[in-house]
Amino acid sequence: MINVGLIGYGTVGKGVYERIVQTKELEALLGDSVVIKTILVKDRQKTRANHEEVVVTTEWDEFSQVADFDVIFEAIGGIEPAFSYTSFFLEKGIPVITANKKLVAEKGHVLESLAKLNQTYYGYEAAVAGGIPIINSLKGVLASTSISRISGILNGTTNYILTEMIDYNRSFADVLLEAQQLGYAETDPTDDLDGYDAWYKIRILSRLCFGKWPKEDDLKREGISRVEDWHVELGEKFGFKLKLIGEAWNSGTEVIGGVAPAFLTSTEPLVNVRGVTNGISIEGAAIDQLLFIGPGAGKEATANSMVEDFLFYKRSKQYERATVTKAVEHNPYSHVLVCIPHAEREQALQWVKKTGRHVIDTFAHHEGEGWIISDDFQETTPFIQYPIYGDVSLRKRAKSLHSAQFGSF
Ligand SMILES: NC(=O)C1=CN([C@@H]2O[C@H](COP(=O)(O)OP(=O)(O)OC[C@H]3O[C@@H](n4cnc5c(N)ncnc54)[C@H](OP(=O)(O)O)[C@@H]3O)[C@@H](O)[C@H]2O)C=CC1
Ligand SMILES: N[C@@H](CC=O)C(=O)O
Repeated sequence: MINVGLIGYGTVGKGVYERIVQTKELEALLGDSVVIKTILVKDRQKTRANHEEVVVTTEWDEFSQVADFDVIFEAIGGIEPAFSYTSFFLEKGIPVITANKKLVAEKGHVLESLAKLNQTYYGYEAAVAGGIPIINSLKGVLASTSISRISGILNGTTNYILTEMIDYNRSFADVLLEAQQLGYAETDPTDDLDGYDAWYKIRILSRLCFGKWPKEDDLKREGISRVEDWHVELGEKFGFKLKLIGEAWNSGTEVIGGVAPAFLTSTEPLVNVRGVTNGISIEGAAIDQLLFIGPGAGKEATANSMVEDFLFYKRSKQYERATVTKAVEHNPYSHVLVCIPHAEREQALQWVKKTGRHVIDTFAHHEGEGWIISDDFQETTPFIQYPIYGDVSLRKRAKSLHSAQFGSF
């Protein structure tokens, strides 16, 4: 019998419980019965469904004294007490499977070492992109494949919000509430909105692709809070879609990247990744580009990843990736869309002249102007700017108001 300990019984924890109880194929594949006997939660006052034969406790001492756990599924979130609980079991040589991307990004280097030292497993497939099996693809079937860049839409909540607001004209507050009710958002949704969630995920992916845990400052972070409706509308005029993009690449000397809102042109494969769906692209000399698209959050998808992660551990003899990476050959984007409020237009014109930037197209909105600028310098502008990924020459042609000032487009 495989004795499972479950820490957390919210959206993901319940999903893991149901997935294990309902999937008889799991037992067939493992050749053993799988039983959840003990669940650790926090709130004594919460009314919970009563499952026969399962002890639900709020007491760590009671939970941790169960001597014969074969695996722990951790789905509580945050650093503490999750870090202490995880360390406790790894030190005993008991594998821990987690969905907690914050803990993995911040303490993964310690916990992975602890797992190795105690000849056990710290599995975090579910911590990145919910239901997409990206982690164990990188560790398993792509373990020796050189990767130069990884990028994608890594947060289901913000992608859901952007899709519903832009495509269905719904209000931000309404859609956020719905994302919370559907179990997509973090306990504190500013983790999603300010880009922390996607930032934890790109840090984890970067570690796998490029061989070492990035330091906090290595990858930048920006969420969707400075995005204004008119920025999105300007992008749409050119046929671009706004997405929160996480990316990391090997520049030859270092790993750089981060999380920021960006526009995708119609030629970008992830442009139609909508709603809670996530999309990940990995690039490398041998694979050119591989795409992974699937549910980025939610009970069933995330629980499925956690259970498959346990199976991956049980069935794999080797679950480490080789450090194989080559530098990217060119910058991932060559143009930015700069959004200039009317009051800053003169200043923007001076800046373009002074820096010799090439404005290739413009569009006017009643709140300001959008200028597509070639970005050979890869430096930030003094104005709000969004990278544009994809082939800008295939943009929708906006009727320029300023060709006399910038030359013909
Ligand atoms: N929701 C999603 O779609 C996804 C979530 N994740 C990650 O999974 C983790 C869990 O998320 P989710 O299920 O949505 O969160 P929920 O808020 O729905 O559930 C959290 C659960 O953890 C329990 N808990 C919280 N603190 C403690 C503690 N100190 N001791 C014991 N139990 C505790 C809560 O107990 P109680 O019931 O008593 O309140 C609750 O059962 C997070 O790390 C999240 O980032 C990852 C991928 C997708
Ligand atoms: N809050 C996260 C949940 C999954 O990781 C998201 O919205 O992607």
